Amino acid sequence: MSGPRVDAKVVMLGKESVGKTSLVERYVHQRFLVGPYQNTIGAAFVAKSVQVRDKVVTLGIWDTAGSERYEAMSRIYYRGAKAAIVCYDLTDSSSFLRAKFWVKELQNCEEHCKIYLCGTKTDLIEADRSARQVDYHDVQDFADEIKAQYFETSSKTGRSVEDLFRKVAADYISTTFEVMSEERGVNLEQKKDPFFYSCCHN
Ligand SMILES: Nc1nc2c(ncn2[C@@H]2O[C@H](COP(=O)(O)OP(=O)(O)OP(=O)(O)O)[C@@H](O)[C@H]2O)c(=O)[nH]1
Repeated sequence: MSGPRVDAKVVMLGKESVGKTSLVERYVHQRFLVGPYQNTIGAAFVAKSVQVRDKVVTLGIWDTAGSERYEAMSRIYYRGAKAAIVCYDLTDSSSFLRAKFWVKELQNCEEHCKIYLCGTKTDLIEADRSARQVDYHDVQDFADEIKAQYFETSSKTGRSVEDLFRKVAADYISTTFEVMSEERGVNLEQKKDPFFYSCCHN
């Protein structure tokens, strides 16, 4: 991979057992671990570089523990994050309420963090439609309200996992370079402004 390198902190948030770790495992290692569920303690970190057009972005992903016991700790991990992937399990309506809690928290405390809603375990719904507990249109309305992107993924089959992280990387790159060019624009304008010069020389 070649091109300018940028880095973005990404945080995974959501109720315990919604599948945050599995999502990261699928994205970073292209695998789905079967066996007894092991809850995350504190948080885990992993980095992955992605090429988006001529640029490379390294996503530093913090996978937080979903257990409410670790809630205070999760707050440490979203500080300074450029993106938050707020997960809920499509087969568990209570996990969507918990996702809304995290969204409110981010809106209040981390206003520059872009939010991505992620409904997990679509394979379970594909196997049995009646398993769905979170209505697609409810999420759509909520996503519109908070101006967030939303995805429905399966770490088991891999569905939409790559799309989700690719979107995070692409948005980060476009926002970062937009800001940089805006800043450059401001500097040029300032130099052309005679008032600016007289101010500085007095
Ligand atoms: N069928 C199916 N099961 C999944 C999927 N993603 C996760 N799981 C299962 O859900 C359980 C919890 O997954 P984790 O990835 O550990 O969940 P987590 O959100 O990281 O949990 P905490 O660490 O407690 O916050 C495990 O048994 C996973 O195998 C999925 O896409 N499909």
